[in-house]
Amino acid sequence: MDLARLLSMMNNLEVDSGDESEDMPPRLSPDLPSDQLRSRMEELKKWHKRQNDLPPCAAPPSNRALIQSQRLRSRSEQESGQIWQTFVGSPKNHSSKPLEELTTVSISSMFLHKVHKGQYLLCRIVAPFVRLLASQTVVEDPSGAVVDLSIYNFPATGPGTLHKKIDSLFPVGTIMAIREPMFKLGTQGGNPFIRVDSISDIVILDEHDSICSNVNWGFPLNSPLPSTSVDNLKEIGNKHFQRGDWLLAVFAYSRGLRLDKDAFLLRLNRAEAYLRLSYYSAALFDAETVMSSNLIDSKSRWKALWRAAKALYFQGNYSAARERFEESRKFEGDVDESKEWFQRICQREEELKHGRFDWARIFRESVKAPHIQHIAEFRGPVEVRSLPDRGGGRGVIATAAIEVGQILVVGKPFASVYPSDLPGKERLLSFNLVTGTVDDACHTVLISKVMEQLWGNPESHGALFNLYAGAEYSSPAELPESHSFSSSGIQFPFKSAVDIDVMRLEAIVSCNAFSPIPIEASLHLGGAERLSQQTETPSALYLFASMFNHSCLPNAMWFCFGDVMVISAARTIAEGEEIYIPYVTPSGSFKERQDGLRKHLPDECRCELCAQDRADGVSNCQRREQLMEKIKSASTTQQYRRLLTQIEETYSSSRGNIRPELFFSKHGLGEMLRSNLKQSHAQLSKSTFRSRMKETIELDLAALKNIGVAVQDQPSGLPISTDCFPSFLSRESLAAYYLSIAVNYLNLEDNSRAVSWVKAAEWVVRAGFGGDKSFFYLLLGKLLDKMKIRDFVDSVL
Ligand SMILES: C[S@@+](CC[C@H](N)C(=O)[O-])C[C@H]1O[C@@H](n2cnc3c(N)ncnc32)[C@H](O)[C@@H]1O
Repeated sequence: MDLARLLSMMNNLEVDSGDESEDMPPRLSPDLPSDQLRSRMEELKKWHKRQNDLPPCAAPPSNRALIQSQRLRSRSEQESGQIWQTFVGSPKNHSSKPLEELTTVSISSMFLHKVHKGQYLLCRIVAPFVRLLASQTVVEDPSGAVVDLSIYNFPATGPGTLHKKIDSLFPVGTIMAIREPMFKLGTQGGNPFIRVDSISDIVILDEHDSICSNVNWGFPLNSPLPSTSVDNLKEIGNKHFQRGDWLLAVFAYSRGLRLDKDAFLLRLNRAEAYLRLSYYSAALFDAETVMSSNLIDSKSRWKALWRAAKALYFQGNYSAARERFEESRKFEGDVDESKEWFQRICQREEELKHGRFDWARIFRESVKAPHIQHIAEFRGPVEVRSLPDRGGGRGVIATAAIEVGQILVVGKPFASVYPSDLPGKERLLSFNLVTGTVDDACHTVLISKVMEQLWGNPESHGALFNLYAGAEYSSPAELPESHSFSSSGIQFPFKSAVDIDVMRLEAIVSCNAFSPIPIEASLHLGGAERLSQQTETPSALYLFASMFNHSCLPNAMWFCFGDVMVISAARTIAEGEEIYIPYVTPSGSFKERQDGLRKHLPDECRCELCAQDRADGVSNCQRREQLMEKIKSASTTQQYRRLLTQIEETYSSSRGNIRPELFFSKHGLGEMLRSNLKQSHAQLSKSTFRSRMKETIELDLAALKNIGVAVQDQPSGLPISTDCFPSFLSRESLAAYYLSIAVNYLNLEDNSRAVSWVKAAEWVVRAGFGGDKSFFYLLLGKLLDKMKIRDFVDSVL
């Protein structure tokens, strides 16, 4: 189901803020016109402020039997295929005080509308979980008072998770401390509830923890935690592992390690489960702890070395990874597999040092699955500098002269979510109060994913929280500060090593997320714009790429192989020049670009293209947009030509060559003429056919000028200027455009010109992607077959 249909299904759904009071929150509906939606969101923010100012008040006590049975009932009644909607940027709490500095609070002394600063709630789970938008359960405090608990964002509990999996993470009887809990009134049967948004606020304990030592639980548990052994927990962990439930496995091994911290087999297994979760620092900690033991056999030492090596490899520390693999040779192991890893390390070092990538391999991998594992991050001659007039105060500058097509950045995402990662049946969207937009499921899930990656890789806190979080937050430092976090390898995953400020994290994701549509998808579906209208779009957060500022006429462009982002120069860039990338599709109309940029830029865009459009005048821009709409439905060439002339007239005569709408409409006319020509081919004389075909080619060549490509139509050599890549077309679409010109020359039996346009396409792939011949065929092979020119291209390249 696409977003548009989902929105229409939700047309009449009322969004409830989750609070019950006389002062009702404004209603939001995802298909409200964007201006109205934005103003309702502003009203909602004010409503939240008023709620925040409400005086704390006591809540009636919850009835134990009643709320336990409510949970059980909603668990059994839950339907599949639910539509969930949530809010990004609404007030959320997180604690940054260590548990040891907090004092305990009981449920009966908690107040509604209040964050219990300086306090923690010691509680025990007394009902199985129900997965609604949050994971919901019932907890009791030592006195036996009970309350509903809603946990948002906890890893492995997202949309589509089976109840029994959440039960394995948090079985009935689990003891936890909730740091600085927020107590609210809810709509679900009016029960007051504790809401946890930041996963670092939860500390999972057991009865041996000092905090629990003098605690007497007032009520016996109906189903107490099964008393179990280290071996038993290893078995349970292994079963979860075999099913691919990595976090469940981690929890089981961790429960075993609580019983015996020296149970190194559990720690070894946990290291592997952490690797699968991409929690590399946790994996490294476990593997190195095992390696430091004198009590392990050589097979286990070998395994520990391998797991440490892999964690280091995925962290990008290739030399340390090599050392560990080399050390492992002293023990046992599969020689072929180790050869493969040494080879990978060499490839990564080559990528890292020289920016040389085997794009054909990476492309092949990305077609199979979007999350690319084996690639190094690369940074060319660029650095972050302070630029005070930019939001966030920074930008990226060239530290040397840069050539057209030169790769500037290759970056893996901090986290990425693709439609294929989403559960099939449940639907999710969010009202984003930071950007004033409705976010689709991938973007919504990305926030939890980023939180999870931070939780599992706490050393990344400094870099992540140094990203721009919008004007409401203090400007980040020019360079990330190194953040200290407690190295609590033993306590993790039951206690987070860093405090996670969920509101700031939501703002960071909202201000910096990209939609990494892979290049092959954009080529075969006819452009990123079309793809985004049709389906859920992927969403990802990149750390370094988030430092680039925007221009609609940028000097660099970005594209993606799976979730790997490549930023490369669109023209030559001088040393010291700022490097820009586009945040919106540059081929959009002036209005579309301004609308798209509203969520990114505080003021209007001041790039060269917007300045030129503004100089043409608002009414001309509006008219141009209307004419572009009209031209799509022109049914005769006369009509098309008339509209084309009118579009031309919307540009002021003093404007330069860059007139993107003319590119698209001239090419459109060429296509229409060719289609007519195809139908009437048999009735035309050869010379009429030739002159009409020539006309269509001339239109295509003239169109190129309007996106900044100078044509040197000559029988030999490259027919195009190679000083820039136009930002109005993706590179693969540009190569496809050149190939279509080659086809038209073949129709004229002008082989030499056809050869030069094939070479132009080959130049685009070589200079634009750093791709070789095999990459050319991978990227464009299907198109060559469709155009029936594979043999011809073979003879040229
Ligand atoms: C992804 S961040 C870019 C890096 C940011 N400048 C920083 O210091 O972290 C996006 C934010 O940068 C600012 N920005 C981007 N392009 C800009 C431009 N052309 N002019 C002014 N500010 C810009 C906006 O505030 C935008 O929300």
